[in-house]
Amino acid sequence: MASSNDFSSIPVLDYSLLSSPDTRTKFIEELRHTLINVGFLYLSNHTVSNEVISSLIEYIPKLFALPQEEKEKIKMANSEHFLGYSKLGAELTKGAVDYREQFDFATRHASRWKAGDPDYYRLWGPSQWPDENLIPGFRQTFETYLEQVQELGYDFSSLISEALGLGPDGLARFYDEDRLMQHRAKIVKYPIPPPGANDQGVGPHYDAGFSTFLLQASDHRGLQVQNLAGEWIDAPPIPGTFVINFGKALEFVTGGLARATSHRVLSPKGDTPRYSVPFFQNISLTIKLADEVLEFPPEILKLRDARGTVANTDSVNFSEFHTEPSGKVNLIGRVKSHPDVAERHYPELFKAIFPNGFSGKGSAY
Ligand SMILES: O=C(O)CCC(=O)C(=O)O
Ligand SMILES: [Fe+2]
Repeated sequence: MASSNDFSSIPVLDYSLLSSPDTRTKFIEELRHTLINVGFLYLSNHTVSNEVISSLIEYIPKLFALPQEEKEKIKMANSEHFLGYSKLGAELTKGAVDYREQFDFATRHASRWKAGDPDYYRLWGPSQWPDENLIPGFRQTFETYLEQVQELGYDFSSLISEALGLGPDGLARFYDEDRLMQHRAKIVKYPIPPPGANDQGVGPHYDAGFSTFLLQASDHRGLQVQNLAGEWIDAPPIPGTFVINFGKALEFVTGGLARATSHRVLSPKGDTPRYSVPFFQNISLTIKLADEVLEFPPEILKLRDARGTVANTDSVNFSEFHTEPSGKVNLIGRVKSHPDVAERHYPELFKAIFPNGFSGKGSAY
C-alpha cells in the first residue's frame, strides 16, 4: 500500500511561523499534511518556557532517586483518580511487560465526583505529590509546566480545527469550561534492561485522546513511529521541541481524517536511563463521540482519499466510543491498564471486565 504521501522522518513545524500572516498559512498547510498523513510532528519555538522545561529536566532523575518507600507512599493504588507512582514492570502492552517506571500527575483539580454522579467522574481529582522536603520546588515547577502545556494544548487544538477546514472553534465543543477540565501527564523512566532481556520500553500502541505533547527529557533514541507502509521510523529527541501526536478519539470524530499513529519505545542502550514526559490532553468526560462526528469540506476529504486507508495494526479496541461517553471509555482503559487500582476503587467495573478475577499484571492500552 505504498503512498506518495508516506513518510520516512517526522516533520518539524515551527510555531513562530504563526506570527505573520504569510508564514501562518504555511504552518496551517504543514499541519494539515501532518494530521492526515503522518499523525506525528515536532513543534519548535513553542510557547512553553525554556526555563521551566530545563528545571523539570533537572528534577526528573531526582524524582526517581527518591527512596523506594517514599515513592510507594504515593502509589497509584491509593488513588481513585489513577494518579500516582507505578513501579517498574507494573504494566503490560499486549501481553508483554513494559520496562518503565512512572508517576502519573494531572493539572490541578478538585475531586469532580459527587453523590449521584456517574462513576467515571471519579477519574478527575488531585494528584499525589512526593514529600516537598525531599524534592523542594518540584511540585511548583511541574504544576507550572502542566499549566503552560495545557494552554499550548488549547491553542493547538484551535489550529488543528483550522487546518481541517472547521475554523478556529470547530473542536471547542469537546472541552468543558476550564474549571471542569483536567489533563494528565506522566513522568517516565526507561531503565537499561538486564542483559539478554527484550528491548520493550513500551510496546506498540495508539494514544486514546485528541493530542499528546511529549517532552523527550534525555538525549536517547528509542521512540519510533509506524508509517503508512508499517515501517518503524525513528523520532529522536530534538532539543527545544515537543513531539505531538494524535490519538484515537480525534481519529474517530474526524472520521479517520486525522491519523492516530501507532508508536513504541525501545529500551535505551548505553549506560543511562531514558526519561520522557507525555502530556495527554483530555476531552470532556460527558461527551459521546459517536454523536459528534464532524463533517468536512470536500477539498479536505480529497486529501484523505489521496492518502488511502491506513493499514490496521492490531492494537487495542476503541469500539466503546460508539456506545459510551468519553469518560467511560477512558475509565475502561484505566481499569485494563491498572487492575490493582480498579479492584480497590471500582470493584463492580473490575468484576465486569475481569469476571474471573485478575492474577497477573496490567494490560496497558
Ligand atoms: O516515552 C515516550 O517517548 C512515549 C510514551 C508513550 O507513547 C505513552 O506513554 O503513551
Ligand atoms: Fe503513546
